[in-house]
Amino acid sequence: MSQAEEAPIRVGILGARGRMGSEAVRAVGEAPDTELVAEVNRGDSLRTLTDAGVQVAVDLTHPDSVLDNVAFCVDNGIHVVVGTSGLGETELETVRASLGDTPNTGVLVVPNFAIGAVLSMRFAEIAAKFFESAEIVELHHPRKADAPSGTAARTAQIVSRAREQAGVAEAPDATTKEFDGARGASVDGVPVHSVRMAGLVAHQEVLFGTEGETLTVRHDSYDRRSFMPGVLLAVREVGTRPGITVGLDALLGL
Ligand SMILES: NC(=O)C1=CN([C@@H]2O[C@H](COP(=O)(O)OP(=O)(O)OC[C@H]3O[C@@H](n4cnc5c(N)ncnc54)[C@H](OP(=O)(O)O)[C@@H]3O)[C@@H](O)[C@H]2O)C=CC1
Ligand SMILES: O=C(O)C1=N[C@H](C(=O)O)C[C@H](O)C1
Repeated sequence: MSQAEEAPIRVGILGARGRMGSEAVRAVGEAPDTELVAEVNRGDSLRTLTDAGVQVAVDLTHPDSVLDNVAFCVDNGIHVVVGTSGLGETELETVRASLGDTPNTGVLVVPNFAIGAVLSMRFAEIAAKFFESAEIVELHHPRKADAPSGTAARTAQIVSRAREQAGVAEAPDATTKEFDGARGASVDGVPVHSVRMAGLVAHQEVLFGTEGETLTVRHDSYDRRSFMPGVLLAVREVGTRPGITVGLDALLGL
């Protein structure tokens, strides 16, 4: 059977009625090489996935639900693309341990599916060691459950690691007196400021500063369609990457 004749990938979407889930339902339904065979909404049994013979599940639910959903998929040998924010290092360790029983299963955790966002994180990583100061401002729609965003947390981790590896000193900051939260949340030592505002979708600025100059790396998602090429790429690739992969970087050749 040639590649063009291969059977479409059988996909299940968790959180199918949500803002992201409904876009993903449309994208997976329209792509020629993927077939939407299961939709799971709050209260539905996860057995819907196994009953439908799902090969790849896409989790777009809620930070409180995602770990249980991933555990079910891994236990049942279903590859899973995790778009939901909320899987930190501790949770990833739990998933890693459970993968011991189904080592061929892929778990692809994607903090941000938008190609521009992935690139902006890489640009921030490159810039990180050249500036004394680094801070992140993330701006989202007001119905978002988590703060800071998964993208901001991941960006802070990447920036922090790059600065540490290059031996950059702590950013200058003379603050000794402040209102709670005025300097943002410290994520791996990088201040992250979260804005929630009607009219926005998903936006982020990584600000760098040093003597006499600043650099701002900004990305804007104006529409959730911006995430769909990344969702489809992840669905197509997750089955070829056993174990845990974080981010789309490797899939994009970055
Ligand atoms: N990686 C990326 O690029 C992106 C990630 N996201 C992330 O995706 C997640 C969803 O975002 P968004 O679509 O805006 O949120 P929504 O609240 O619009 O959608 C989430 C949906 O999941 C449902 N849900 C909650 N728990 C479960 C469960 N256990 N099983 C099945 N369905 C469930 C919700 O139902 P109910 O309404 O009844 O609670 C809702 O329909 C968030 O974590 C967000 O940060 C968002 C955009 C891009
Ligand atoms: O909730 C959202 O909308 C988004 N969530 C992801 C995150 O937490 O980073 C990705 C994107 O920012 C949109």
